[in-house]
Amino acid sequence: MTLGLSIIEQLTRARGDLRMGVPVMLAGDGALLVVAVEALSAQRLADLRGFGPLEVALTARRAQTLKVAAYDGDLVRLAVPEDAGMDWLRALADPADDLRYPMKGPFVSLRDGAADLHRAALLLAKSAPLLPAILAVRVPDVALAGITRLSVSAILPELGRASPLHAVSAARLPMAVAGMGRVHVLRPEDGGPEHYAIEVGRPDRSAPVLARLHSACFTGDVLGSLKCDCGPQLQAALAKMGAEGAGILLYLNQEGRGIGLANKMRAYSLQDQGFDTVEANHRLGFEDDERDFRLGADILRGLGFGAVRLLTNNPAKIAMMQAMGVEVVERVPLRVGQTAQNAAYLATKVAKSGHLE
Ligand SMILES: Nc1nc2c(ncn2[C@@H]2O[C@H](COP(=O)(O)OP(=O)(O)OP(=O)(O)O)[C@@H](O)[C@H]2O)c(=O)[nH]1
Ligand SMILES: [Zn+2]
Repeated sequence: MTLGLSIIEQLTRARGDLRMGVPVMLAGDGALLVVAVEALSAQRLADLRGFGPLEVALTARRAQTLKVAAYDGDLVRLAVPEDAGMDWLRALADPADDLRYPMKGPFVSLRDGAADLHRAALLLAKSAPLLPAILAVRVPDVALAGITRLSVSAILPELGRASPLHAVSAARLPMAVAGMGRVHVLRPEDGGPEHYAIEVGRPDRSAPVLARLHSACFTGDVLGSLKCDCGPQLQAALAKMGAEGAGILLYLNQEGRGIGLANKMRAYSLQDQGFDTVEANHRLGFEDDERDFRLGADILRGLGFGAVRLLTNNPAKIAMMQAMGVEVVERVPLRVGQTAQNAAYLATKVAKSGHLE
């Protein structure tokens, strides 16, 4: 009898490995042993040197900041010099000190062969969610004791799709501004964060429902940050649902537009140095927005909602709902919480991210 792991189980384990700094083997055209630079230890770096010449994979976004030509389109592979240590690798991955100690080349970009394994490693790091910077070494495709081995052709489709969600539990909740509601907890199959759906009142499934897709913002929702408008948007959405007597609010755990709180704080630190919200994400190696809004549509349909009046200023959310078969019969603007401290942030979202004023 065997207890083989499914692809999703292997992926979940691999994310945990990456976060711990444990190497993962990616197999396809050959094999790579990969470690997230962010989680690397000096001992592991020394151990990996024993396997052969080391490489680093970065996204083209990060490469642009480092002024390295990206020959593989969306990513770059760099040779790691033999005398390069932890500080060199960390500075490649993390832009915290880019301005104080600009990294100097010459960087040696690698162009031989395909970069599919590196690409998969970067996707995996983003989904972990860790900085997209990977230390890699080519190895023979043979099992290594204790090391998770992933077939890239098997994991790529999984990394590209929203994991199915399952309702775990639900209960009634009286809320200050929304009145009586019902909180549903939804758990993805892939070990990722749970999401929440909050039904306000008793929404009628046969008519368009007032809906809000809210992405988690610890700083705004909990701390009352003045740097963004999330907290006031959350409260205003709940208040409007309360006033109308019905609505559905999805609280999606996609902190920092999908990059996670640790990376969002890295982005805030870059913003303290003068970069705007989009530039900061790019310097870290991320896209402006790493969220997957398919998730929201999946949850709405799962709860029986096929048409919404969507509270948003973000056309990308509307487009994704429509594309995923949830009809948006109306966009309900949500303009609240403007402060002196978030005026530039909101202006950047209008200028660069297509947000409606
Ligand atoms: N990376 C990053 N994320 C941020 C920053 N400021 C806020 N966020 C995150 O952005 C998300 C908030 O976006 P939302 O309010 O859901 O959506 P939106 O795209 O602004 O669209 P609407 O509010 O619906 O108009 C939350 O996940 C916040 O944590 C920032 O400067 N950098
Ligand atoms: Zn916020």
